[in-house]
Amino acid sequence: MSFKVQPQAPAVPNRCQLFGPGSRPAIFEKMAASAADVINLDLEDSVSPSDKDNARKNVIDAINDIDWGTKTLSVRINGLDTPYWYRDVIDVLENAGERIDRFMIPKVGCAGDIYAVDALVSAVEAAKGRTKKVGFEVIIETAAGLAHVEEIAAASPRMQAMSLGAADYAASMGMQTTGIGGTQENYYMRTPDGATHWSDPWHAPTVAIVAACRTHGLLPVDGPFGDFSDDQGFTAQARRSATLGMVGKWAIHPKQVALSNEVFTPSEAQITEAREILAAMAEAEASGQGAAVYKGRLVDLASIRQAEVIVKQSEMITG
Ligand SMILES: C[C@@H](C(=O)SCCNC(=O)CCNC(=O)[C@H](O)C(C)(C)COP(=O)(O)OP(=O)(O)OC[C@H]1O[C@@H](n2cnc3c(N)ncnc32)[C@H](O)[C@@H]1OP(=O)(O)O)[C@H](O)C(=O)O
Ligand SMILES: [Mg+2]
Repeated sequence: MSFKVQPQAPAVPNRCQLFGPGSRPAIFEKMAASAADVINLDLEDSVSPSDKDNARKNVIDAINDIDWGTKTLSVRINGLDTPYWYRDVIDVLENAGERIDRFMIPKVGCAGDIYAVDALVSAVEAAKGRTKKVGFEVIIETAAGLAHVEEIAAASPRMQAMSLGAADYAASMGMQTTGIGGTQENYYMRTPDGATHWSDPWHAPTVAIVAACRTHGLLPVDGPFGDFSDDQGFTAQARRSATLGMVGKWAIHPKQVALSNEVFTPSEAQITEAREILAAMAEAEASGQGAAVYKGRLVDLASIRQAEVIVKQSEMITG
């Protein structure tokens, strides 16, 4: 470990973030009743330009009137390259109560983007005497966002989470696909014997996001999987993300919530194995050993830290 100790990410469940357009208030109560840990009320790309004002009003009413229980409540504002974002921030903070937890900032390209939103949010909070500071989550979904991912993660104490936005990321990178996440049929390896297998085109940004988040104490989150009729594809993508260190995934349809919660909740078998490793290492340490054998494989002090990740995840979810 470096002399600089790795900070902990916020200890809040974040296994699934359920999205809904701000222009569709009929589904807000259904979102509140869902099993998602985080709700994202969207003012950005699921809302047409002619509906932006109405959507903002709907979202403010929803923050004030709906019982969101213990969920994290987030509003996705419009991008800083649009004429809408400042009004999103000002109207929400001037008119919605303290129930809002986060703003989600899309298409961030550099730390200066976060600075700009922070300055505006801080001014409105001070002017209105708001006592709860709104947190930030961002979407890495452009080439610039990926290139500057670490400075973005470090940009403000308000930063809590970072997601990969596969659709805009693909567009910004000039990727030859219209798919939103998942397997891409032209991204394959061919083995010498002529077999093909698919690689993961989202691997590189996923790892970059996880590294930036873990360095700066944020929650790394996998973004949307567009084909909501493909449960197995969603689960495979979510499992890859969980294996690489992400803590959750977006749901763009309610049927994806249970799939995401299942993947990002450690299973009984994983928890049992983690506890057994901790017990084996406690026994080894008591006899002066730093390494031991567990089920025929090496476990050592690093295994304690690996096992603790799983135990802490499960304890946070069960409370
Ligand atoms: C890709 C980039 C993004 O921006 S992703 C995030 C933005 N997108 C969204 O927010 C879209 C969210 N989803 C929806 O709007 C809808 O789910 C839908 C349009 C995809 C499908 O809606 P539809 O009503 O046709 O679906 P049904 O199967 O009929 O619904 C069944 C049932 O569920 C209710 N419902 C629908 N959606 C939701 C929801 N989001 N939350 C809760 N409940 C929902 C619906 O009303 C039906 O209810 P019932 O009638 O059974 O009572 C990204 O940035 C990038 O770049 O990658
Ligand atoms: Mg996007």
